[in-house]
Amino acid sequence: MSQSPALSVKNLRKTIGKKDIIKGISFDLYPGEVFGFLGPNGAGKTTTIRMIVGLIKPSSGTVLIGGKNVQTHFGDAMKDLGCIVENPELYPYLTGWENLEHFARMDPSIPQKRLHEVVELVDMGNRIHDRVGTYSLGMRQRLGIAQALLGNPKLLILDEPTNGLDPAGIREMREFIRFLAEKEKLCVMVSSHLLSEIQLMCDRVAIISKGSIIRVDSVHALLAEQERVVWKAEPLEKAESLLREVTNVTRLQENLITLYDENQIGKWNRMLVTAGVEVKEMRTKLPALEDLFLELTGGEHIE
Ligand SMILES: Nc1ncnc2c1ncn2[C@@H]1O[C@H](COP(=O)(O)OP(=O)(O)OP(=O)(O)O)[C@@H](O)[C@H]1O
Repeated sequence: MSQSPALSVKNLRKTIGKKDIIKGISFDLYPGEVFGFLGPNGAGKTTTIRMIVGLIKPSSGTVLIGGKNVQTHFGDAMKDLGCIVENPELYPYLTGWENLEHFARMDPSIPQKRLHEVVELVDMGNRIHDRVGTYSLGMRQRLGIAQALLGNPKLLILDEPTNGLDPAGIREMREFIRFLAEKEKLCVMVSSHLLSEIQLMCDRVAIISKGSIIRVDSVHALLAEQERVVWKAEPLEKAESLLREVTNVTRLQENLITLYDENQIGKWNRMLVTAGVEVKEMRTKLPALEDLFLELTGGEHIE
């Protein structure tokens, strides 16, 4: 892509105590795209997002927002960012409008007319003067996004934005996020542990597992059916340890291994058989993204 990235994450690492929580991840996001950050619970999504928005310090690596380094030029980098990482901080006894006024006062560069613009964007005109305490969770989320948009950011980051919403609320949120990317040319990064949600809402997706990014691709490409080779290997631990250095091999279920690179299969097969591992080969056709995710979640469908 010829545009410069709205967000660039380079070799980001986080170690807490002796634990490598994020193991050197890299990806770039571009204006006008909805980028999904998909991974099972505990994969490292929130930790990554906290580093991106400057809430915690990376052990190493860099984050650039609109080309500005979050660690060295925090104020400049934050100008291009709007985010909801934990639940949006809203005052229930104030109206939606009063909440926005409160947040706008903290940044004198926000003109009064921007409040009207964001209210229109999130389509809350008829309820904005009601108290937030009377809002549904979906409306609170919208108001949170309105607040995040006050500073006119180019990048919006939402951590699990549909958590807790009912099906209608989820659909609305999805359509709203697409609207922001398509009509407002915002770059939106959304994290989720739900494959179906990412599939419906995103242009590209990064899949994170145990602190590493295992694939970044367009949803379209990830959805294309691909034939995979699956091995049933006995003993599995021995096969896994022999294949540890080989990328694109993933444990699928109890005793299955999937392989992506067809060209190398003969070589690995010989290596395993020579070491005394019994290998049975099967072929399977699964939608690629679903396949990957099934592997990550240990073969369980998460819905
Ligand atoms: N301060 C901390 N100290 C020790 N371990 C931590 C700390 N913060 C996170 N972790 C661990 O790092 C891993 C990644 O956590 P993280 O919250 O980033 O995952 P996640 O993908 O956002 O999952 P979830 O959707 O469940 O929040 C987990 O195993 C978690 O227990």
